[in-house]
Amino acid sequence: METIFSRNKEEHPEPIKAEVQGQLPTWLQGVLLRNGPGMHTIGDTKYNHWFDGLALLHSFTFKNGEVYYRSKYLRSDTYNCNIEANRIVVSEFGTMAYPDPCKNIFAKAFSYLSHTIPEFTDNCLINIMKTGDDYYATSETNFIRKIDPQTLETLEKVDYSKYVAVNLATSHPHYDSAGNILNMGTSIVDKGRTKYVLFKIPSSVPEKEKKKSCFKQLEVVCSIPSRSLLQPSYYHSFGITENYIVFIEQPFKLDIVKLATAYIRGVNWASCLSFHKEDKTWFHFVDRKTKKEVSTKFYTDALVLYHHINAYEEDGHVVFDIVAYRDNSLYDMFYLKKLDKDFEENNRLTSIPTCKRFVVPLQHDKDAELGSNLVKLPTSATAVKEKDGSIYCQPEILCEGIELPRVNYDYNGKKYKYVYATEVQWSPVPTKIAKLNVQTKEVLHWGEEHCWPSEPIFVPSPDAREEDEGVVLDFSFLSCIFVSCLCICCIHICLFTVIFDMGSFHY
Ligand SMILES: CC1=C(/C=C/C(C)=C/C=C/C(C)=C/C=O)C(C)(C)CCC1
Ligand SMILES: [Fe+2]
Repeated sequence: METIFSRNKEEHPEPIKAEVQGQLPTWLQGVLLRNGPGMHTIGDTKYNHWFDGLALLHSFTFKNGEVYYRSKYLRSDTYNCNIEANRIVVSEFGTMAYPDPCKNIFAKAFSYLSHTIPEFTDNCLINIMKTGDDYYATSETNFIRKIDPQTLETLEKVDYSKYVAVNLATSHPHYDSAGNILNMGTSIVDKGRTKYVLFKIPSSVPEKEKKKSCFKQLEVVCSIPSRSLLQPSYYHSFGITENYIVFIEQPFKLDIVKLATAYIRGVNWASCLSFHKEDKTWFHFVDRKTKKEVSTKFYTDALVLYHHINAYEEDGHVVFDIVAYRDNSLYDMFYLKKLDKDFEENNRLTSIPTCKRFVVPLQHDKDAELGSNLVKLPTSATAVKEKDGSIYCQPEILCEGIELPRVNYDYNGKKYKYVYATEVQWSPVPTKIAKLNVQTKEVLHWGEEHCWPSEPIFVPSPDAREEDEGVVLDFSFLSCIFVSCLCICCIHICLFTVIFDMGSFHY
């Protein structure tokens, strides 16, 4: 296994023609961009965690039934500093590094004692975001990096904090029907307050302002105060419906005092995250039109989540589906020491990812009896009114053992049927792709021996009438690599193999 996870991946900046087995739909034209860690060893130094690896960008160009692959390392400041010093000089999620004293690109890191929030990495390895015609590699810090989607070259660095007071931002933004981005970030101890900020980046700038970047037009939609000044919740994604933003304030928290003293204590950022199992999980709903938060307090028991699947409104309720855990063991699983061992035998999650549906009665009868279930939809999810006016929600379980969920994005925020995800069961490494029908709970699987799929991407066919008319694209591990193209309904499966080295991830 060592070879798959921690081996440095070679980049292939020139297009390589893939060998296609079977036939691709003729309408499938365009570029699939993927991001993920590709290099974990620099000189004699090695990152500790899979999420630390230097970002390797991948693209698959689909054209007239042919596929061309290329990959290129993101030339972030982090990449350049590390390569020049021939050692890891910038700290990542699971690795605390000490900067090269001759360089001042990450100047703040030297003066950590005078700053509460250290300067973070611009190794944007998690996802790709589209603003208008521009593409950015993203992570969860305040930095994103523009890239050229054709050549995969690295362009300018954007610091979110110059446009909006956030220190962190998610790598799972949402897009509205006009292509505007909605994202959330955390503003840490800014003017004595810690809050979660929802912001909008327009997809285009007005003609007379064409020279300006769309970030100059960034708008704060609203902010939600954190329940705790020094321990805001960590979150990896959020949900959206036609009229609401769904934000879950989970008791998996980032300790700011620990973060500010991490350098002195010689510990990594990951150790500043902790799960408070005695706390509650609070649900927040922001009205997208009035920009106001719904005042009723809705909560559930302590849980940890990374991925929202989808959310929608039905008869005065907000229904939202998430992949939840009972503890925070997932991120711990990705320490390379654990992955390099026989991961399937020794690396089992202590809590299985569970697909949970919460049904929240936003418009409920204010005179309803205490203890009564306010959910009026046919579901086993409940929402019970308590003495202090808060509402305690319990979910319906949709399925277990899936992660990296995706939906047909045309159905994002709307009542929907299908989730495409990887099947992980008790191991953090996926072995199959699943298609879950959230209405019937039926699951279809696709898998091959020695093949570890990544996040499946659903591409609807241009004239689709049904939600699942289209193909699923997946970038998977095999002894060599392949991209699998799984026709929905499993009528036929076509696979095509590209024979070179890879570094995959999700997102
Ligand atoms: C660098 C850094 C962070 C990085 C987090 C990362 C890199 C998370 C990756 C998450 C993934 C890949 C999740 C998949 O489900 C924090 C903790 C936000 C804050 C401190 C600085
Ligand atoms: Fe993710």
